[in-house]
Amino acid sequence: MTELARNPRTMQKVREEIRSCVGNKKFAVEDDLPRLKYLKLVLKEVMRLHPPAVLLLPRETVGHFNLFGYDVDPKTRVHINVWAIGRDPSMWKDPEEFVPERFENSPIDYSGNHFELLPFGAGRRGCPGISMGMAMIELALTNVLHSFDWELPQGMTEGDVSMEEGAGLTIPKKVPLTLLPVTPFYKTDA
Ligand code: HEM
Repeated sequence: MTELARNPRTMQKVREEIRSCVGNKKFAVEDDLPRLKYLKLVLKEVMRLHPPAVLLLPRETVGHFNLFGYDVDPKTRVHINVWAIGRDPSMWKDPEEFVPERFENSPIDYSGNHFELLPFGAGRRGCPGISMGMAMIELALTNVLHSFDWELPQGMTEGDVSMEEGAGLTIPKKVPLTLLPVTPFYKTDA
């Protein structure tokens, strides 16, 4: 929601997609999700810039190995900085820009097969809850955007929205997002 509040063009595009797919039903349901293609691009871009677990989970090596010429001893604590990978200019064009369209016609997804985008980790200790986690986020965001238009408080512009992050295993927003819900013009069938 914070990126959408800062990027009204994207907010409008994703809202139009949701409203044309969900129609005049009061709530979106899970069956609506497969048709929301642009929403999925938006969430990939969110996961690239704001992976909830920026260093994944701490892991420990069990044996010695050599990584790009570096010797790594057994019992070494390993952190994978997916926050930095998601903003690496050698992998992403204009990495600091929020551009969901970068994933259009791109094979990159977050299932752990593309090392540029690893919000759920990868391999045998990767997150087993990807499908459930993403379905919950998609459904919640879809309903929030379907039910209301959202406006910044009076006097605030997109540039005033804080992107500051706090610290933790998962990263919270430092400054809570404040938006005003506005009842949309259309009528639902409920
Ligand atoms: C957006 C939501 C979620 C995110 C971003 C997320 C992210 C992650 C990450 C980064 C890891 C560590 C992967 C690694 O070290 O390579 C992980 C592990 C794990 N996640 Fe998730 N997760 C999410 C939702 C869920 C859900 C909904 C469940 C369960 C229903 C779940 C269950 C687990 C479990 C059990 C592990 C440990 C796997 C292991 O160590 O073998 N996660 N998750």
